[in-house]
Amino acid sequence: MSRDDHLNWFHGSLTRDAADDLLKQGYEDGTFLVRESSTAAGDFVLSLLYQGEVCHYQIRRHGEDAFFSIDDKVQTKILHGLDTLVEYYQEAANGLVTHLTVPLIRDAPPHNTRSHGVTNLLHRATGKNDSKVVFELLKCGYRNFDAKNQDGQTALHLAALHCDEEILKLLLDARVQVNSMDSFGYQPLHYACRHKSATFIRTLIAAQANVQGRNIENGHVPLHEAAKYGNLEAVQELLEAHAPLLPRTNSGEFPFDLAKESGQTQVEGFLLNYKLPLANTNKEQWYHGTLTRDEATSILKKHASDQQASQLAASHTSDTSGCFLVRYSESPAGAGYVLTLLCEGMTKNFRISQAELFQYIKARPDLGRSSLQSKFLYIDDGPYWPSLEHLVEHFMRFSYGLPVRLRYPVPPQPKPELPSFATIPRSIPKRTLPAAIDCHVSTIGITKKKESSSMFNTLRLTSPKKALFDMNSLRKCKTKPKRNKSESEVSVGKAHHNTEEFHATAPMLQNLRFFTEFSSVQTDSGGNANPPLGAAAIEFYNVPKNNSAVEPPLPSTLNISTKTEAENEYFTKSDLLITRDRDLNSNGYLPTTDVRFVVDSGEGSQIIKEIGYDRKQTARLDSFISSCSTESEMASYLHRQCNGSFTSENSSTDTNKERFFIQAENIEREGVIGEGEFGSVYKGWLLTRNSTTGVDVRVEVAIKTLRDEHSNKKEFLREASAMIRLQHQCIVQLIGIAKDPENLMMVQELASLGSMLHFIINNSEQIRDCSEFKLWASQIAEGMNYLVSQHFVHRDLAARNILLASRRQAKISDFGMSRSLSTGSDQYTFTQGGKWPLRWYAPESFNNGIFSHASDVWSFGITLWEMWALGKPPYGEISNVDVIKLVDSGQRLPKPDLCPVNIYAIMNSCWNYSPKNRPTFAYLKEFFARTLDYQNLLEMAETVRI
Ligand SMILES: Nc1ncnc2c1ncn2[C@@H]1O[C@H](COP(=O)(O)OP(=O)(O)OP(=O)(O)O)[C@@H](O)[C@H]1O
Repeated sequence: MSRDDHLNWFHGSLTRDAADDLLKQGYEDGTFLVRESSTAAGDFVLSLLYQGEVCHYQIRRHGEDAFFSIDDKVQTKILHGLDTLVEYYQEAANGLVTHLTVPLIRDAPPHNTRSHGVTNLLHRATGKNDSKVVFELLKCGYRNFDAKNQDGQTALHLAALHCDEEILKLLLDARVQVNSMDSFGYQPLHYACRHKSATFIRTLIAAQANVQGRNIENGHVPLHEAAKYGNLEAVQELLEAHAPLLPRTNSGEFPFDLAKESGQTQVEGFLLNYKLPLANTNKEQWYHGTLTRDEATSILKKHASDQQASQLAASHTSDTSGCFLVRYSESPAGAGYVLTLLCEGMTKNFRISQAELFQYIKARPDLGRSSLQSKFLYIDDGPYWPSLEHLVEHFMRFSYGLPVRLRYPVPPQPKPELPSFATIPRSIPKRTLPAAIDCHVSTIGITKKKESSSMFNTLRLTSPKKALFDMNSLRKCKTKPKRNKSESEVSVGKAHHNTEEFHATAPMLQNLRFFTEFSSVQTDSGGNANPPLGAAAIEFYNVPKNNSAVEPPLPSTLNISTKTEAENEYFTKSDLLITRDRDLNSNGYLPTTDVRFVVDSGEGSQIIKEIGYDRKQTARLDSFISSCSTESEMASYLHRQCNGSFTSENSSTDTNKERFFIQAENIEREGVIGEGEFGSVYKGWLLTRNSTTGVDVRVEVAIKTLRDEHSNKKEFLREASAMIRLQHQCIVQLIGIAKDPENLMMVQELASLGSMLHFIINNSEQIRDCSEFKLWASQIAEGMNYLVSQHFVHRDLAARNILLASRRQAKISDFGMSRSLSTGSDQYTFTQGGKWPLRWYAPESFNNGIFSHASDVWSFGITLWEMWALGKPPYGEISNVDVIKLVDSGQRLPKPDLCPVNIYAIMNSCWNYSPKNRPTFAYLKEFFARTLDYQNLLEMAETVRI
């Protein structure tokens, strides 16, 4: 029996009818074969017998390597190798009509379609750099030269690691596959760049080796390898072959970062001082200034049809794929450059993002210690470029990252001179803008807080680590009562009076409020924080005059200088590490920022808001977090308070905590607005004094009461102590705890529209276009990302636990099951039982009691599903046990009818069985924050995440 016998299900170019005839000869259900697709070259077809019928599934190939997926519209799992794909569907149906059982025996699939194989003669000979044997093998017609060994490596991988040029040339002459990827994600050029000479590299590149082949695991391209291993010759050869100078790994590292990390100072210096040649394209050829998507589409389509007509007239085959232009978009979801291109008759839009590199040029003392800011441009996870021209030139050379190479630039029509007022923003009267606005060019995702490196980490995966934790009994998940619609509608207007007014004058800013959270708070000369809307206004001013780009300032030279230690940290490490390294104090929590009550100056209306507002209007409640070392310390303090055992001898830190204990007489309850697990939730008022003005004010609040103090007090206080630590726009703010003779109470910020789940259910007719869903999703991801930074796992993320402060502001609530992670831990293991919301749980949670940020990401995916399924319960009527079986067998919730394909792809990536392969909240935040009409992120999610 041959080694490959278990793979003998490959039937070459068998036709569909012949496959039908073969399989219908009375075999058992699940009998199968794989054949070549007759309609799409490079694809295959899985033909499968089920209940007397033959089902045919297209197996789609992704890219040039052996990555495949079944194109079943419901589930798209990309697998490396046809062999792995068959194994995957042998283990479970995973969306097919049934799982694969018996193969109809014929041949093994071609080597270049497999993930790995066994070491053969050619592997051995190349591994030993034995040119004689290689020569003899190739001469005698040895056919398996693309076969893979256990590590998925071909002879060419091994040659790139171990051989000299002679063997390389022999293999290339035999036309081996040049860009296949091994099990570690590397292509032969990656390996060659580690230690091989310039001529070796040149030979490989001349044979079409991909100079920017990206390792699917870590995002390394050959230049990263060359830099890391200090191979200057390889670096020079790659740059000569137009490899980008500033590609990024999945964790945002540039080649010079890797050179620095591995002590390769010569290469580091070379890369930092390298001068990029000027681009040989210019924007007159393709830059159109401000254009809408529709305008761009019609310009491209018109150009394509003219081109088609002239190609046909000249009897050339007409192909207009690759017609492109660059425009400036004023989209409310974020202004900026957009590349619009035609691909197979469809227009596709790619946002061109900007990022800053803070340059500190040590070698130039004339600059002192000041840092120079330079903006760079990039598309998705692609390399940075110092100008639009460089970026366009790059994509005119390589298609990688786009569906097609840029081939035909479409120039703008000459436009009449514009009057100077054309630069004034259209719909926002100047007087409505906050006073102190810094009008420098700024785009979403760029002016982020320095602590976050997520913009460089869009593909970075978090890896769960160990956890330490105390246990508490768990709470049940249950449904909530429906809210009264009119009640909801009335209060939203009141509570957000000022914001609404601003939005009314600047309608296109309405969606932007959330994004301002990404930006650092701008301060005026007096040190006062500007309102968050300031950042939105900055966006608004970033509108160029037609046909003149807002050019990011070019670096004075094209050199990329060294960065300070802090900047290196910013650009090269994951946000998690940065937060830990930089911000954690000894007790493992972040140092405090003040919790403030902000009292609106408008008569009668009081709004609680968080940091970022004018200090003059803030009545500071307390600086709390730094004074409380642990959650349990806070819980114990609250416990003492509630038991009346608080005395003046209590520790000094208690005085700080004391301020969170609200006197019951300062609370007025009104009607019930919900039923929680512990008791009823009321709408009510908090009477408090504005410490600045000394004026008494009434603040509208939600009051959660504890019904049975005897049995639930500990959990109730635990939830409060968890919530007190958290202060974020996308998280429901706990104001304090109060106790009257009947009840213990949690006083919270009021979210006027109640639970998102019930809002969706009650308003499903009005929100069928789902326009709010993306905004809410981005806010939930933003809030969850904040929890990540605070080392909290929520453990009960679900639509029922999202509250709506308005139709434009979702907030995460219900921290009863949340746990904070101790320093150095990324996950938490639960050993106690209890009632768990299993349908929202990841497999490692329901199987092993492991909770991490990645398991919260799974629940986020289910929450998304609930939204687009308009509040349907996940998995419908199926029992919990069956849900577990179903999830464990690889099946997932189907796409809700209203859900766009790209969002369903994101859901599926959240439901990756392996926690480390799920996206981070940083990624999800960015995904939903940008307009989803752009292609980039979908591409990324499909090709990298899944
Ligand atoms: N801050 C708030 N603002 C407005 N409504 C609220 C607020 N907190 C709770 N509610 C309302 O009360 C309901 C129940 O509250 P909550 O979810 O906090 O209870 P719970 O005990 O945590 O329930 P469960 O554990 O089942 O999720 C919510 O669905 C919502 O309608």
